[in-house]
Order: sequence, then C-alpha cells, then structure tokens
Amino acid sequence: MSADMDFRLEDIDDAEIARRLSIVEPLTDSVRDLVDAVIRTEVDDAELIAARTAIEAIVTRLRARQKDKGYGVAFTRDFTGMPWGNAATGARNAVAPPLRLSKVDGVTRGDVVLGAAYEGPGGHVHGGIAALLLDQLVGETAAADNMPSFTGTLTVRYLRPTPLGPVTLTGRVTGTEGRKTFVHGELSDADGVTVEADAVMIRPKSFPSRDQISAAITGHDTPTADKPTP
Ligand SMILES: CCCCCCCCCC(=O)SCCNC(=O)CCNC(=O)[C@H](O)C(C)(C)COP(=O)(O)OP(=O)(O)OC[C@H]1O[C@@H](n2cnc3c(N)ncnc32)[C@H](O)[C@@H]1OP(=O)(O)O
Repeated sequence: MSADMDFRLEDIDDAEIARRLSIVEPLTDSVRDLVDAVIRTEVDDAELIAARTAIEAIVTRLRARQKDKGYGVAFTRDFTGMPWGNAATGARNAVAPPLRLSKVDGVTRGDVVLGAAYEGPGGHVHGGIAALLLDQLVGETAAADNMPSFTGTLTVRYLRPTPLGPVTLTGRVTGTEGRKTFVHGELSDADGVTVEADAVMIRPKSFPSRDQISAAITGHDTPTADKPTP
C-alpha cells in the first residue's frame, strides 16, 4: 500500500513554512478567483479569447520548472506535514475550496464557502464535492498523531440538496476495533444537516510507523516509503 507513497523531507522551520504559504496561498486564491470568473463572466467572445491567450502565457511561465507528478506530502524534521496538493485542503490546489479543519474536544470542525465551481444541481452543491469534503473530514477525524488512516468504506446519505454558499463540516469518532476507526461526519447549511456520512477508516498494516517515516525522510532508512528527495 505505502511502497510508492511520496514522503520527502523539506528541512525547513515554521517561519519558512509561513513565508512559503504567504507567497503561494494568494496565488492559489487568484486561480480560484479565475475559475469562478470563467464560470460567471458574461464578456464577449473577443474578451474570452484574449483572456485565454493571457492565461496560456502564465501557464507557460509556471511550467518553466515543475515536478514530474503530484505535489506529494512533504514533512519537516519535526514531522509537520505539508499536503499542499491535497484536493480538499491543499494550499497550492485551486480545486480545493479550501477546507480547513481543526479538532476540539474530539470533534473535527471546519467552515467553508462553496461557490460556483462546486455546482451540481443548479444553485446547489455537487454530490461528489460533498463526498470529497466528507472523505477529508473523516480522514482527519480518524488521524492520530499526524498518522493517517485510509478510507475503507464511505457511506454517504444525501438528506436534501445543499445550496451553494457557506457550509459547516463536523466529524467524530464513534468507535474503534483493531486497526479500524469508525467515524460519523455531517455537512450542514444554516438550516441543519444536508449530507451525512459513516466511514470505516483503516490504518493499513503495511503503513510505516512515525519513526520509520522520520528515518526515511532524514535519509537513515527507507523501510517501506520512497527515498526522500530533500
Ligand atoms: C493527518 C493526515 C490526515 C489525512 C487525511 C486524508 C483524508 C483522505 C482520506 C482518503 O481519501 S484515503 C484514499 C482512499 N482510500 C484508499 O485509497 C484505500 C484503498 N484501500 C486500501 O488501501 C486497503 O484496502 C485498506 C487499507 C483499506 C485495507 O487494507 P488492509 O490490508 O490493511 O486490510 P485487511 O484486509 O488487513 O483488513 C483489516 C480489517 O479491515 C477490514 N476492511 C478491509 N478493507 C475494508 C474496506 N474497504 N472497508 C471496510 N472494512 C475493510 C477487514 O475486514 C478487516 O477487519 P477485521 O480486522 O474485523 O477482520
């Protein structure tokens, strides 16, 4: 399962993480804004063609140096993870709304605004987007000590359509059994729950321990993870 997972060391401190985020998050926000603008603009065809030319020039500049595949998950030496390509939360991923979750007293919670880019039924949130956000929610709820569990089964019930706009996610662990953690998650609008999910999260038996990942990213050992690329 984990043999080809991308763990790599970024040997940086919190100040450098903050500096990088201060550059990249506004860029990602601008791209999100671009996506929203392309969906909602009513300018004429000539303006659309001019915009495409300008955007293609930016893409060429960004591709001057780039990674071969996805962003992967980088860790600092003290094990701060930087999943900046993540589809739900990634600081570099304009597809991500982005969702920001925090855990307080055993409850994982996050607020996010879902705009035009997340539409399914007219004016309402796409069911796949709701499932994406709930999957991330149950994943972070089940995670302990920065060590992930993988979603084994995610059962999603759509109770009523979710209007585009602000939503809240809440998740809590409902039980554990060996390597399995059971999680209940809810997505709500101002009037209450619109989508709920129950998940069986599993810590894979082949997943490296935190010590093994630390050893892998600092170059002392590569037990089951890829060799790091500092
Ligand atoms: C701080 C970090 C935060 C990160 C948040 C990230 C959130 C994102 C969450 C995701 O989207 S994860 C990506 C989507 N999920 C996957 O890609 C998982 C793909 N499947 C697998 O990797 C493996 O099938 C899995 C890890 C789920 C299970 O493999 P194992 O080899 O560890 O399972 P095994 O066969 O040993 O079974 C262990 C137990 O789990 C049960 N089980 C196995 N697969 C299951 C399944 N799919 N659903 C429910 N239960 C399952 C199995 O019956 C058994 O129960 P018992 O112990 O009671 O006998």
